Amino acid sequence: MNKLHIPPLDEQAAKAALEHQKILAKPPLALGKLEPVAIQIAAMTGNPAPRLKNKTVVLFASDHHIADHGLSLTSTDVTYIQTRNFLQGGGTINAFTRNAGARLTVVDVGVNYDFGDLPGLVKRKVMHGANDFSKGPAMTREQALECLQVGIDIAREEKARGLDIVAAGEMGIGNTTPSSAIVAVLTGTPVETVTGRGSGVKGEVIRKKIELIERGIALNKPDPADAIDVLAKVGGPEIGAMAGLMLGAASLRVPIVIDGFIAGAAAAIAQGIRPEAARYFLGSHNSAEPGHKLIMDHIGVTMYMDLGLCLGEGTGAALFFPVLDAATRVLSEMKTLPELDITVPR
Ligand SMILES: Cc1cc2ncn([C@H]3O[C@H](COP(=O)(O)O)[C@@H](O)[C@H]3O)c2cc1C
Ligand SMILES: O=C(O)c1cccnc1
Repeated sequence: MNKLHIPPLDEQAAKAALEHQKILAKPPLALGKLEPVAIQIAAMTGNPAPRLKNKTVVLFASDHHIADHGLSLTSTDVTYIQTRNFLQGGGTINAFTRNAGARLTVVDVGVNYDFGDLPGLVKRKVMHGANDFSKGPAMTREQALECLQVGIDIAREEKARGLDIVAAGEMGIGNTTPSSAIVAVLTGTPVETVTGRGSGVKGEVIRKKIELIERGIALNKPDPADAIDVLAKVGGPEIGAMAGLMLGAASLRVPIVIDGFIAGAAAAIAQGIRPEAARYFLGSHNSAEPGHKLIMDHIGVTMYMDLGLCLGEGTGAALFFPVLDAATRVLSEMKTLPELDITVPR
């Protein structure tokens, strides 16, 4: 990971894209926010007329033993039930990736269940669920590094299959708890400000969630200046693999769409490890989780859609793929004002 080179943005490609965008057959700036985002993608990819043909969501699944305290809407076996469901095409992320014409890759990085020989599942299990971080570290530093490496490896494998844009998704009952811990530590914000309903818990359960996170932070003392330490002590396997995927994709000049709250926490870990990686991040949507805007502001990433989503799995990112597809398509598919002999006053 130390050797990972994250290239600078290509300002030449951005400039060429902008000059061309200015003369497309439409009123200037009529595509609103789609215009600057298309230029950003030109800068990331180094292509003044980028096309996002190969779109992929990589979904990392893992368990969290802190959820054994009953911090989620459901029991923890839903992690493996849903993981199997995704391989059969029956999850929200399956519907949304089909809608986007995107591929879905499902990776077991820490599910507390032995899947046996399950066709389609990428098997990269590092542990059977993160340890309960209210009692000690969630992972060792070695395990955290292993999870990051899983994500980096998968970014390279996906790139070899053809990859123009990518998002990290997740399934992990209880994973808004480590995500809230990461956001509280990295932004220096009180735990109660960043902790929300997750899959839909309320009242007493939210209070228990806050208390366990506070206890875990006090006990493990994660160092906010060392993102790998934060990931290991109060994070989890899928969050590490998501951060690794983001780092790997950035090193390959592949734009990365950041999904909701858990992806935001993973993106902040990736940025803490390699600040330059954030050049390649695009935010899809505002999550209903209270800490989401805080962490996206911390990373410096803009979110584009506001649909009240609070699901994860990579669903917001998959919804945003076709928007980005459209934003970039115009750069290579439209006629220009001079070609049509249209004069627009400037
Ligand atoms: C059936 C079901 C499907 C899901 N798909 C994503 N999540 C989302 O909810 C979980 C995080 O919320 P918490 O921390 O409250 O457990 C993650 O698995 C996330 O992907 C789901 C949750 C459930 C119950
Ligand atoms: O925004 C998210 O990613 C999210 C929010 C609630 C539950 N699961 C995921």
